[in-house]
Amino acid sequence: MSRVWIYDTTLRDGTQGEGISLTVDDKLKIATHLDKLGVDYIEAGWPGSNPKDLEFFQRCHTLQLTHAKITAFGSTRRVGINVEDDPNLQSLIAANTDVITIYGKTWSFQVEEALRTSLESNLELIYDSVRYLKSFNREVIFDAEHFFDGYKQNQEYAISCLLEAQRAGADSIVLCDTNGGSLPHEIAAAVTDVCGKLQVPVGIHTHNDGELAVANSLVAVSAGATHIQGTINGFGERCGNANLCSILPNLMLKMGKQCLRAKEDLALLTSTAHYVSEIANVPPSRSQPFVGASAFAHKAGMHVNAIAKNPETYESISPDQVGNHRRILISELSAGDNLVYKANELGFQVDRQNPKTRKMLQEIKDLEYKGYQFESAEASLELLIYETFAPEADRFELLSFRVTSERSPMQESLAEAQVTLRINSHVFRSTATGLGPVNALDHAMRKALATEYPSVNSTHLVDYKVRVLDGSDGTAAKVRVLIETTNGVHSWTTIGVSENIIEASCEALVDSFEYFLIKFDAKHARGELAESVSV
Ligand SMILES: CC(=O)SCCNC(=O)CCNC(=O)[C@H](O)C(C)(C)COP(=O)(O)OP(=O)(O)OC[C@H]1O[C@@H](n2cnc3c(N)ncnc32)[C@H](O)[C@@H]1OP(=O)(O)O
Ligand SMILES: CC(=O)C(=O)O
Repeated sequence: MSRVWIYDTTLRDGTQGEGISLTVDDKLKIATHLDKLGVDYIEAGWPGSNPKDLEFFQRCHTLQLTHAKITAFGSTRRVGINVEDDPNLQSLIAANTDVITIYGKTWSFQVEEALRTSLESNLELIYDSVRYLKSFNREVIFDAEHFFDGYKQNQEYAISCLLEAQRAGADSIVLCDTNGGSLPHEIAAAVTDVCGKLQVPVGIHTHNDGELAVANSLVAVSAGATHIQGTINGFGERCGNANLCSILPNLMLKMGKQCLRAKEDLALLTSTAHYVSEIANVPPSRSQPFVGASAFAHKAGMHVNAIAKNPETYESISPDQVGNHRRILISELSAGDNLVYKANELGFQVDRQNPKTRKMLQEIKDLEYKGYQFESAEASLELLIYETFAPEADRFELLSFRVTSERSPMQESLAEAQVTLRINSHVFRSTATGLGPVNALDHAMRKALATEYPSVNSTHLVDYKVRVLDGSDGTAAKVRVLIETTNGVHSWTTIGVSENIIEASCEALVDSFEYFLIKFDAKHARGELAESVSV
């Protein structure tokens, strides 16, 4: 099995993506995580660029990495300056890493337009810089910037830049599709040609401007590249870099390449992707291949029917290979098997012929017709399952509510809610105020529930979304409210639908409390409940 070296540049090219900014501590944490995943190189920044990167290279030596090599990044020397006087090269050496990567121009157009120097002088920049860095006994990687555009315009010159880097002692040479505009067949032809001309290992670094960064990286490997540069989640300049979260499973599971420290490390991919998203404060994309929440989410009834027989019918790999998991969505497109799968997950042994299963499926389809959307509100869906198969799980019932909202010139707006709840066969009434009607309802319900279930006070709302279902009805339109609640450990989403936004909100709030009490209230844990239920 042939080896492909994985070079992660999330901390350098990834931070060139719009909206991505990492502190030094963030970078240190991500580096530790990438090392656990088993990447071979972590390109951590440009020490000559800013104080943050400088501090990173001072502090990274305290990290206890077990596998990855930290790499400092910079450019070839400036035109008209000796290597000894070039602040960028000096900062690369001062970073004191075992590996240094420098990029140099290989596209004659760029040499003339951006560097404003002669083609000959650029060859000297490359040679001098690589040779100088090699004299410090570092592993030196040469990134051939704009190589594929250069190869198209002036092939001989582009290749001569690579040969110059090799002559100066570069340990590997990485071909960059810097503008991200190349097509797979162009990459394949150029990489094949270069691999036949160089003695050192060849790498690939692609950008995603044509949505082809992953495909271009994979064809480069097929053509002989043995080193891939990319980022977690595809973060990077403009449309991003090649996404390692897609490259790794393809290389390891489909192309049979040996990557990372061990094959099993691939199971850390999903958690790494989410960790990096979290630290970068970029919401993870649900539809991201392999690691996204929807990557193994099955919705269509026909698919779920086949999945139940053999998951390979609708999955190209098994989710656990990349640390993800299968999800079965329930919606109007569901069949009995969707519900059976979900009910089984909750501990109810039911089959699709069970009249309760059929009845519930019909109820879900009717509710979705009215505007509910259960795939966005899994907690409300689970409550329907409990209601069907374990009605005794019910913790309370909202008997009635009343909300008033006032605003006068003399005082700030104030809302008041009165609720009547049945809790364990006792009726409780409570009244509370709030900044708005939903806040007041939340306070009033919480107050009544806390008499029996004080743990409800550990929950709070984190998101509230409302969507008009048919705008043509104006202010009389039906709305769908989705509420996300957390207890600090778990979060869950519930739904309410009505022409009255307060009623829709109230329905979602009731579900939110009910779900918490059934699932997480210590006295009424789900496990105990499911065990006690025979369906
Ligand atoms: C393809 C890539 O993604 S490469 C990585 C790009 N990343 C970054 O630029 C982020 C970090 N960069 C920075 O912090 C700053 O650009 C610095 C500190 C490196 C340099 O800043 P400044 O000294 O102000 O230079 P500035 O960026 O304006 O100019 C770049 C100069 O480098 C030259 N240059 C660009 N690439 C190269 C190269 N590979 N080799 C030699 N010189 C180069 C340019 O021609 C320009 O020269 P000029 O001043 O004679 O026109
Ligand atoms: C080196 C680099 O980041 C590029 O050419 O895109």
